[in-house]
Amino acid sequence: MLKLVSPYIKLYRYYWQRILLGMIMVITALSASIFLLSLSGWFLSATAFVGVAGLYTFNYMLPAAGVRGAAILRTVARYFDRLINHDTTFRILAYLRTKAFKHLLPLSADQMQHFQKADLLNAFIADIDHLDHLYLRLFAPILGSLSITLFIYCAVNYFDHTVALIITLFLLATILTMPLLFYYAGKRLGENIAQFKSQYRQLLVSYLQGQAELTLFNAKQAFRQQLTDTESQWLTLQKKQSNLLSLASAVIILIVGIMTLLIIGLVSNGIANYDPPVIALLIFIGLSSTEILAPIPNAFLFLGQVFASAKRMNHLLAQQPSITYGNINQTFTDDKCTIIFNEVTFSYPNQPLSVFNDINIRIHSGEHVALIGQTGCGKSTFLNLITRSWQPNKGSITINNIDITHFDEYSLRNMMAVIPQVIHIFNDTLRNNLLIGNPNANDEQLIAVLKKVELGKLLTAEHGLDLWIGEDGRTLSGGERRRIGIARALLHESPLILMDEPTESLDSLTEQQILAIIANNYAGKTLIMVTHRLNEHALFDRILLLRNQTLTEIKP
Ligand SMILES: Nc1ncnc2c1ncn2[C@@H]1O[C@H](COP(=O)(O)OP(=O)(O)OP(=O)(O)O)[C@@H](O)[C@H]1O
Repeated sequence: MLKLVSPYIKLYRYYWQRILLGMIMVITALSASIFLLSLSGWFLSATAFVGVAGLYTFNYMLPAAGVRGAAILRTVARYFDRLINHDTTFRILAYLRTKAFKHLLPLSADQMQHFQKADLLNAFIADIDHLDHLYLRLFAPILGSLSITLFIYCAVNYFDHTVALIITLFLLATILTMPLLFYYAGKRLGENIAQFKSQYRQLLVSYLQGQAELTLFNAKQAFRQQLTDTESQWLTLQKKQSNLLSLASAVIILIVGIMTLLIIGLVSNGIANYDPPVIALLIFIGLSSTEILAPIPNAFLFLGQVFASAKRMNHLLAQQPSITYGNINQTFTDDKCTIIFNEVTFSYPNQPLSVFNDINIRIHSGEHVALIGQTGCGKSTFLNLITRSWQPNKGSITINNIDITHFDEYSLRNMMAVIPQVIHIFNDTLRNNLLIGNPNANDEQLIAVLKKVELGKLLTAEHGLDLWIGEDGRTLSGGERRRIGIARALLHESPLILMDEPTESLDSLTEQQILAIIANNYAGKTLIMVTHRLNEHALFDRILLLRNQTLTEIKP
């Protein structure tokens, strides 16, 4: 089990100074608390015993100052304990989130398809959050209570060895046995809660993403019911966990009660001849142990959840990118781009049929090629092999006689502009949506390109390039989205352009306009366009038909 969380524990070494400071604050707050309670007990009984006679002889000032000092120290130490320990946890969580994200980015499409979007959301939010229990709820309270036990032993031993031994034995036995007991009692619950939480998130994401379909098909109610059922099962488990937590607190109070009774029995039956205020002091020290023991069951009850989350995170972090890049850093500025497929065979994992079988094709520099074929024959896959979203099982692909696996990722991305089937519009300004194509483009270039793709009308006097588009801004029509995609590709200024059905589902006028934009702007560049319709034959030098896992050329 420790192996599961050891990668996260190892992270603590980077934050050891903060952790040390946090621990000092935990120990100070606990010590001040115990000192406050026992001194108050002693002070009250001492004043009661001296009575009115002690009005002029008893030193009220010193213990009163001690009580006030301990109260102030406890408040200040608690404040800094929360501040430092939570800050440390947030830093660790931020580090973990960044690490997980960096780990995820280079994974191939093949690897990513094993994770649902909601799974990833879970990993980033819930799983990483659960890991904060490790330090905040486990290590800090346990280390704090062990140190305080030692401190109590030394302090009580000054008055009475037997009482010191009893308190220490009770505390140690509780600190060592209760966690195990409540870990096993809460393990199953914790794992199930983590699972239901994750299931609920997945359902919720699907529900929100599929709102339109669910509404149109009147299926909202049934889906909502699934969500409600999952939620109520999750809440039932949480209720059980709360009950277990209450039981744990009750057991702690019972243990402290028994220990205090034992101390009362011992000190009042005269194991030594103590002043009554000292008796009160020892009893109050016993009572204050509740403060030390209270967080212990809490720590272990949630451990099942922590382990379940650690397991999922470990699985995510164990993924190694299956597609790696070479180190050739080359940008082709002269628009020369010849692509060759050599004996390329490809099939998707776990699929019985291959998509391509020993494909050989040379696409010359500056050629405009249409790629046609029936639905599902592999046209998008052909482009995905060039972008290296997928890797051929056999054979190779070269660009300008260099195997594409030898380019570094920056060069590869730089040499091709891709217009995918679905253009993603970010919830951002028009400017930032265009800058994705070329982050160095200036406003004049952006405006010029917008006019080229006939989106000049978006440039209102009021907002200009700062117009907010996407979910919270001006919504774009299908044709306008495609034009944004083309604008990005134009800004990218690469020698190779890959287009996946750029005119799909557009009316014929818009289609003609978009094809004209492509013809006017991509002369001299290598262009491969996946299409179902061949309305604009003049645009293409060659037409390739993909059928039965092979490519054949047909006359335009
Ligand atoms: N990630 C994947 N895992 C398994 N099979 C896949 C995957 N992606 C696509 N396929 C399958 O591979 C085949 C080729 O898919 P591809 O998307 O390349 O076809 P297409 O010709 O572009 O289709 P369309 O014209 O409908 O866009 C299809 O049978 C598809 O179901």
